[in-house]
Amino acid sequence: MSPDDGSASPGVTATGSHDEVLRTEQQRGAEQSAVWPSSVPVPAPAGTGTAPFTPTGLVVAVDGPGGSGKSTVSREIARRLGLRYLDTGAMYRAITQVALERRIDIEDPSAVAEVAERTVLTVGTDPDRPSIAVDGDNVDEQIRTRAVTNAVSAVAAVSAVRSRLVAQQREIIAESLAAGGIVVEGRDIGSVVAPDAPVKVFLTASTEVRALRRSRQLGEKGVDDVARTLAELDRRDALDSTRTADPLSVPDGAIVLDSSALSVPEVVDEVLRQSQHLLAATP
Ligand SMILES: Nc1ncnc2c1ncn2[C@@H]1O[C@H](COP(=O)(O)OP(=O)(O)O)[C@@H](O)[C@H]1O
Ligand SMILES: Nc1ccn([C@@H]2O[C@H](COP(=O)(O)OP(=O)(O)O)[C@@H](O)[C@H]2O)c(=O)n1
Repeated sequence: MSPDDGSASPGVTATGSHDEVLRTEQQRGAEQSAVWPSSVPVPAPAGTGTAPFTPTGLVVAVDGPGGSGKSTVSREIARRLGLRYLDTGAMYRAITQVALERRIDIEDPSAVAEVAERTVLTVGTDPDRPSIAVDGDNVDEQIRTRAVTNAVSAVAAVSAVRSRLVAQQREIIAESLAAGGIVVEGRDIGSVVAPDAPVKVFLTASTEVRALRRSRQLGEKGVDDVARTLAELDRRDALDSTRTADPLSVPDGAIVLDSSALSVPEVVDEVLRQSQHLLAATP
């Protein structure tokens, strides 16, 4: 099933839209007890007896450092399995972009936390057209600038920002289960956001390969550009792996895959091969 085709699996309801409006504080507070984790039983639908009904749906958690191929591989897995796709890095980038635009000191945790608190993110979870908007304005391009990339780790280290975004990510995941499930990528998905995900993947690749990929992606050509990109990637890896709040780590039970010498289809095939038994066991 395509995540966008409006059809529904038997016994579940399609939501019709991939846009998940991340709600105001009041609304979120009222929804903290939403269906999460996915194994929480909810009442049986009328006419089906008294047995508790457990919502079906698959969550695939993909973590790894920059340039390891998370986005590319996650989107392809989502397409192949008919799931939605959530880029959690885009959410941290969007908060960073707002902070930079408002000239907030990104080394001031309470100022950064306030930005996250006042910003409404709208996230599109179609793997063919992922998108993100800030207070209604699309920022897909603005969040990919070098300035945002180099500032995002400081913003993502603020625990108030993380708890806010993690809560929003869990809402999106919970809502996606009714439409079959979701592939979620980031740094703390298998360890913090969705530790009960049936399938967890940790993608990696050598720093050199990741820098080359990122450089090529940015359209850079010179040796100096690659060296600069490598240094920036190294710095971000170090910040993301050593911060106190939810650092990048290999989650328990993850399939660990080094993609340095593998093509994208090879990585996707290998992930699906190694998770076949887990996928088969998921309702
Ligand atoms: N296995 C691979 N082989 C070659 N290029 C890849 C591979 N995986 C990803 N890429 C390319 O590397 C770049 C970075 O990949 P991306 O999926 O954005 O990584 P991440 O989300 O982990 O930062 C993209 O241009 C992508 O097409
Ligand atoms: N779940 C996540 C996702 C991203 N992040 C932060 O957001 C930054 C950008 O994430 P990203 O996935 O867009 O980065 P790339 O690996 O694509 O360059 C990371 O460097 C982390 O600092 C995080 O802390 N937790």
